Amino acid sequence: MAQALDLPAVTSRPTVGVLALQGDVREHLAALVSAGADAVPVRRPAELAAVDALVLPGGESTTMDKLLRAFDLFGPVRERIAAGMPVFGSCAGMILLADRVLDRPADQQTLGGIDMTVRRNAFGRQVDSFEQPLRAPRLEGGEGPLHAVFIRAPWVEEVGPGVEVLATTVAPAHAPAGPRHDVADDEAHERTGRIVAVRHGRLLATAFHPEIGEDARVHRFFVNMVREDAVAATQQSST
Ligand SMILES: NC(=O)CC[C@H](N)C(=O)O
Repeated sequence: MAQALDLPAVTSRPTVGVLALQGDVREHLAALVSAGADAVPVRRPAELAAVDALVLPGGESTTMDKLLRAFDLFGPVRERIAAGMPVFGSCAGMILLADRVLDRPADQQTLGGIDMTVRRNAFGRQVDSFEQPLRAPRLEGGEGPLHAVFIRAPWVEEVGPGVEVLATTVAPAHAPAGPRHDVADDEAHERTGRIVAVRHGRLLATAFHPEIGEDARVHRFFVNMVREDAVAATQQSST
């Protein structure tokens, strides 16, 4: 009982890094702070070594792959993932965490870690950016539906047995019903029922951008994952 009070500082306020090579770094830092973490940008291996967990923001996964190498971070991030560091990847970050990627240039590599196949730019063929409601009970936390912003986003084509699906897209409430049938209907239909958030162990990935807007629920979910992890580690070392 009293054990809960003895948990190390990291359980209450973990330090979460945001890979700061490209993308919405400031927005992720702000969302992490409002989710109860200390948030720091990460550009160098020494900065990576100092964080409990890492966020990989959106951007361009092929460019991020190259930048990770240019900044000598590709190997170190991969090693931390293998060692169990919690990581949250959004959009291009989701692609970086995927074990398998479709529609990628032949030389694009990923950090990997999540047993899933993602398709790059899957939503982005007709429109670059849109909002879509989700079915995501675990991420919602009983506070109403999440609205997701997608920007040339991937979707998840298939997941392995250890992967938990956390969100799928649903049809917008204003979707036209009835016999009308045109290209827009087909697109809306294509975009519905897609897997857009997953968790595999300590890795979390979303195809959308939860750092846009005021809703920090996805970041809170991630910070809670980091805390759970610290609690588990404490329990292990004390037994
Ligand atoms: N907003 C995003 O992160 C877009 C991802 C981008 N289409 C890619 O393939 O990397």
